[in-house]
Amino acid sequence: MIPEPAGREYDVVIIGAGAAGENVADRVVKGGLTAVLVEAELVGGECSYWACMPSKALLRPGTALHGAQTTPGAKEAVTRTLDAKAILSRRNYFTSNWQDDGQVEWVKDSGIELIRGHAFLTVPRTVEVAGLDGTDHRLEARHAVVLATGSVPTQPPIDGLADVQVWSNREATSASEVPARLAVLGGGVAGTELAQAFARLGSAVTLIARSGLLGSFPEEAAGLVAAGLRADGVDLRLHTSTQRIGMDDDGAFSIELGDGSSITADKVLVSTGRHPALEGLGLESVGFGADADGRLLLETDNTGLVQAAQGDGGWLYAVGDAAGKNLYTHQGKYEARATGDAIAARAKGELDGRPADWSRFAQTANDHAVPGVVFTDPELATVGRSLQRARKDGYNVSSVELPIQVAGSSLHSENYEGWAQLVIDEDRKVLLGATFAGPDVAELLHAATIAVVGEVPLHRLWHAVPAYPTISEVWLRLLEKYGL
Ligand SMILES: Cc1cc2nc3c(=O)[nH]c(=O)nc-3n(C[C@H](O)[C@H](O)[C@H](O)COP(=O)(O)OP(=O)(O)OC[C@H]3O[C@@H](n4cnc5c(N)ncnc54)[C@H](O)[C@@H]3O)c2cc1C
Ligand SMILES: NC(=O)c1ccc[n+]([C@@H]2O[C@H](COP(=O)([O-])OP(=O)(O)OC[C@H]3O[C@@H](n4cnc5c(N)ncnc54)[C@H](O)[C@@H]3O)[C@@H](O)[C@H]2O)c1
Repeated sequence: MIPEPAGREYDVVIIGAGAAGENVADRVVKGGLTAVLVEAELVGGECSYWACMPSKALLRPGTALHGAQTTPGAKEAVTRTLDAKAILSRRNYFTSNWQDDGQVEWVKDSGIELIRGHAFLTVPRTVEVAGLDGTDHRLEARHAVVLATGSVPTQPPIDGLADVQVWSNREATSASEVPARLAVLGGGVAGTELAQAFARLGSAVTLIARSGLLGSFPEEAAGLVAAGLRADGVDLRLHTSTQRIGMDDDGAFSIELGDGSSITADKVLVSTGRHPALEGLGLESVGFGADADGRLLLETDNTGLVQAAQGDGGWLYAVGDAAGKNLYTHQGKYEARATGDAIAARAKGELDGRPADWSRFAQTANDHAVPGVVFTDPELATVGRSLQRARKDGYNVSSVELPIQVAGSSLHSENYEGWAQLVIDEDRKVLLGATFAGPDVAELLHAATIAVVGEVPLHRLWHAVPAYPTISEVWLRLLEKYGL
């Protein structure tokens, strides 16, 4: 039981100092309010230390080397393989060696207060903190409490899994050695990226997925990524269930698969999805209960305000992975900017009720204009609605697809293989979504995001001339194929 500490008042109390929490704090302070961030681990959160940054640092050298190896004239200069030690050391640099001093300095310089500890709600607007240094705090929020607690890995119900020590994204992205044999469970974004990273670092990788690889992306695009992984020697066991995981006497993992085969591995990475980190936050004490599956989920409006919160109902917000909408850093930061600005505006009486779509306080892009990149080689970049989603949402929809074969791609590398798709609203003749797959297509994505968000009519998009010779010329080919 925490002793009754003296309460301290802030305009806004933010639980979790990941990318989302940091951005809410920054916006409310810029809006003239006081803010305190409470962080139980490292300031900067998952992305900085165990997710985006280290995984991309592990992937990038392999992509750069492969780029040279597929470019005649450069490939002759490639006489060695990847230097795993140098890559791990560059990864350490990008995670600041798992030290958060730099981010703590930014927090202080931004006028935000920081408390290190585990925070939980007790009554509306009141957050208790069990400080990491043994000091307890009670924080009263005048205007808002923001949950920015991120997400945690979802453990699949596999026999034996609970009895063995497997890798999550944390152990994989902070590994100091490259395992000889790595098994990856899950064919989503994290599993695919990390399978390729470790294969290129030298592991013999087997990826087991109960459905296809990257099942939420168009088949043609995911197929190119699957081919890339196979070319790197990854043994893809798709549409295969995992029955049991155990450990042999020699310390190796033994994985029994649904097709009757088995795999032996030195490490097992479980990357079968994540869910909002809402447990242990005292949400029950402010009226929220778990659903039938035992999961806590919060419903938020377009400003991140949690619906049906106890008290006056206008004090609890959730952003980033904790809100459970789009599990991407960039989208969490977008939510945070809107939420922070909305809290500040409401505090000053400048915003009442639900803001209009596309106002600075509304997370309008969240529903239908979310960009995402899978940083494998080849890359996969997508924004907006997929064809299936557009149909499901009731649009009169068409699509146009093409392999990427333009001057820019042929110059990029030998045997460049890519694929592109536009999803079109036939009634308004605007883009609902776009997907690109191929080497170095990630940088094509923002043009598509602008077209989707801006609802640029196709006849106007026709005048957006791609520079020659770039891979972006595929835009022209797609519009020509559409009939322009
Ligand atoms: C392997 C991997 C790679 C990824 N790569 C990318 C990528 O390339 N691009 C991309 O956009 N996204 C990527 N993501 C997703 C991205 O990491 C998340 O969307 C992002 O980190 C979410 O940010 P957040 O601020 O919501 O949560 P987090 O970064 O998880 O921050 C939440 C913080 O809250 C703290 N906290 C939790 N509970 C409490 C409590 N009770 N009291 C105090 N503090 C608490 C935690 O310690 C944590 O620091 C990746 C994810 C994984 C797993
Ligand atoms: N480049 C990026 O932006 C990036 C990279 C990695 C992760 N992320 C984010 O992190 C989140 C988590 O990544 P992730 O790859 O763990 O999740 P995911 O949702 O992308 O993929 C999870 C995979 O696990 C499979 N799965 C689920 N339950 C299973 C079970 N019981 N048995 C076998 N397979 C099962 C699913 O079918 C799916 O293929 C994602 O939502 C993503 O947005 C982003």
